[in-house]
Amino acid sequence: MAKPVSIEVWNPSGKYRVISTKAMPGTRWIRLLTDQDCRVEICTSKKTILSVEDILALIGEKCDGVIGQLTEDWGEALFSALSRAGGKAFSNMAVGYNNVDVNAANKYGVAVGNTPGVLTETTAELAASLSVAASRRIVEADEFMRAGLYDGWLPHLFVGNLLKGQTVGVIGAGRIGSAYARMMIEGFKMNLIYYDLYQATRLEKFVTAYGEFLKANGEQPVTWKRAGSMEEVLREGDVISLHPILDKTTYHLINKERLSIMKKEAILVNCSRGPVVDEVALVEHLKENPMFRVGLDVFEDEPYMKPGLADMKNAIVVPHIASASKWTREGMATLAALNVLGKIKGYPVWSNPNNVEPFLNENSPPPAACPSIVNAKNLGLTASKL
Ligand SMILES: NC(=O)c1ccc[n+]([C@@H]2O[C@H](COP(=O)([O-])OP(=O)(O)OC[C@H]3O[C@@H](n4cnc5c(N)ncnc54)[C@H](O)[C@@H]3O)[C@@H](O)[C@H]2O)c1
Ligand SMILES: O=C(O)[C@H](O)CO
Repeated sequence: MAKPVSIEVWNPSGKYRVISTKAMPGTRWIRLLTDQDCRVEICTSKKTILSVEDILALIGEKCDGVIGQLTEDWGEALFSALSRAGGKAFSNMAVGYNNVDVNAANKYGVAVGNTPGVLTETTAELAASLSVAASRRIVEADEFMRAGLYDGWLPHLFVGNLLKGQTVGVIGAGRIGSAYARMMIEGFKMNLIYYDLYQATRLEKFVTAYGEFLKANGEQPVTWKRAGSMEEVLREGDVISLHPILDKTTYHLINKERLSIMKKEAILVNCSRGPVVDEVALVEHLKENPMFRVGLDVFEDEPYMKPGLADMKNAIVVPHIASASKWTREGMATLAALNVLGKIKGYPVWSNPNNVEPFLNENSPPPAACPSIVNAKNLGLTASKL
């Protein structure tokens, strides 16, 4: 029997019992629930990652919905328990939901929410930050200064790569991949090559228009190319950023063989999911290619890094902070809460997960809809006409 987990309670007499496995930024998400007669229980355990047993203890005998985290194992055990407790609403506080067994949720009729759109620019900005930091060796130079090693300007000191006119590669040109591509193209006048299962028509049109603007102003136009294979991106890219979902087709997408065809001085950035990269192979590649650099926000065995990675000077590593801007994290909490609330209230599902702005405007009530339910079709949920 799992020992009880500490909680903070809002609106104790609320009709519906909603659990959040973590405290989340802002208070709007709480108010949106309590205003709709929900009792909100926020887990205050100091454990960073809750176990299935911890969450089972939180769910208890009666629970109408849960807001969970990408670090939690949402499968048969938790969805069956939630269903037994009368609950049919779950949301990840994340756009990625590879930690969720959606088939298990379908089996118990539980809606699975996620939080797309609100983190697109924030995540893309961190990928761009890692790209620049790696290309100009900013972290190494910072450590050099703090170590008191600087004794004057030198022609070769921390020489890095110019981005202008170089090729930025994107694997996974969805919301975040396209936003990142635009930042690198419009910000640094890079040329794009991308690989995705689908054509990124809107991105192509933006790059074409920007190229025409530059040409009309006497500058070298930027270009785009849709690669016929991932290998084409890896061969041609100077800076390559990974933005696919994590599923069985993208597990170890970047492996020893694919690393070997990349330019020796290329930069690889990963702000998608750690297992998209074979991290053991990456460490070996970094050891054998000191001019190859990486910027990593996610890791194969989070929260741990594979042996040797922490020692690599040609690696920049940060702890899964790509969506960590105040506006974005508060917005993710709001969307996750509204997914759960919407399912509890029987609201329809918003028709455009790429435009969640109406749910984020603090000056007006959110639409009576669930922002994003990934298994809406499986559950036969109604689509909103708003
Ligand atoms: N590090 C972070 O904090 C952070 C923040 C946000 C999102 N993410 C991750 O980024 C992912 C993408 O988010 P998004 O909002 O851009 O999602 P999205 O669905 O808009 O884009 C994902 C893209 O990946 C493409 N794709 C899928 N399988 C592919 C394959 N085998 N090869 C090439 N492309 C493939 C899809 O076609 C789609 O265009 C999320 O699923 C999540 O795992 C991480
Ligand atoms: O999938 C996501 O949303 C990120 O990994 C967390 O912000």
